[in-house]
Amino acid sequence: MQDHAQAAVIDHGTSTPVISAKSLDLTFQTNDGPVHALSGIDLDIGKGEFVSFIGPSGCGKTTFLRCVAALETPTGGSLTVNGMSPDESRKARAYGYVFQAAGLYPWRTIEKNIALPLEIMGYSKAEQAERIVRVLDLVELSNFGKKYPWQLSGGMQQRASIARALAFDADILLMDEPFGALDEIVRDHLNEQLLALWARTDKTIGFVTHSIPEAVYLSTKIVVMSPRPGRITDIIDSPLPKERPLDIRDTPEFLAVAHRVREGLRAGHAYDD
Ligand SMILES: Nc1ncnc2c1ncn2[C@@H]1O[C@H](COP(=O)(O)OP(=O)(O)OP(=O)(O)O)[C@@H](O)[C@H]1O
Repeated sequence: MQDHAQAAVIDHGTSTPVISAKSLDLTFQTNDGPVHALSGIDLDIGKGEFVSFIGPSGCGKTTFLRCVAALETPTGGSLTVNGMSPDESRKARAYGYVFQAAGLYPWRTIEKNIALPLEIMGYSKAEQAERIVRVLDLVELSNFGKKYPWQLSGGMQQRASIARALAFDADILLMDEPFGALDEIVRDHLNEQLLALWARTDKTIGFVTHSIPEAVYLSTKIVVMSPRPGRITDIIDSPLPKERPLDIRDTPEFLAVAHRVREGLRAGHAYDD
């Protein structure tokens, strides 16, 4: 873990960005007129960074992740993922995507849920089995592969959906409010596990949240956004160390970052007045 931490610090900001947005715009045309979901987004995300997107409802957090995943098409500016267009990256299986709801099929066991996208992609049975064992281990669900989703707690189901997203071994993990529906204790535990997983795998993570403590606890970089038009109001490179016990949240350094995030959110709201 320590080696990873040092490597990530050295890499930080110096490597070619994994995700790079320049003057990115996306305007939806609706019956009520244009909706400026993203406006002038400039953002570089380096390899191995953990980047949180925080801001009020409608500021474009999900839309940005969806653009990265080639699920939306920007109307202006440029966006590259691993140096390619988002569509090329999607075809190269550059990322896994975790949604707010775990979205597991109730009639399939956890193993079979993880296997489904691998089956569709034509992986052999042996390759599927090997990957399932590996990703269940990563999310600490090794003994639960034969269970059905309803036999697992909400937190465990969300870990299973993370395992499914990891099964392709993509370098990028896009997570859209994965823990938003869980209670605080479970969420704390999952936050710790996610940090440990990130340290073990060196993934680049884009993470949407509404929670200031969650964003500060998890991230190397926090992107603060505001709505109408959806834009970035602050980008904070976290000064916190990579090793983060939960009680780091009581330290002055943590509280200072949280304060800056809150100020950024407040500035965004003032714009609407
Ligand atoms: N397909 C669509 N068609 C029209 N408008 C859309 C579409 N998708 C998103 N929007 C609008 O774009 C804006 C940004 O939406 P987005 O879902 O990205 O916000 P968000 O920050 O993720 O919000 P939340 O925190 O509620 O999930 C909103 O005003 C939303 O209504």
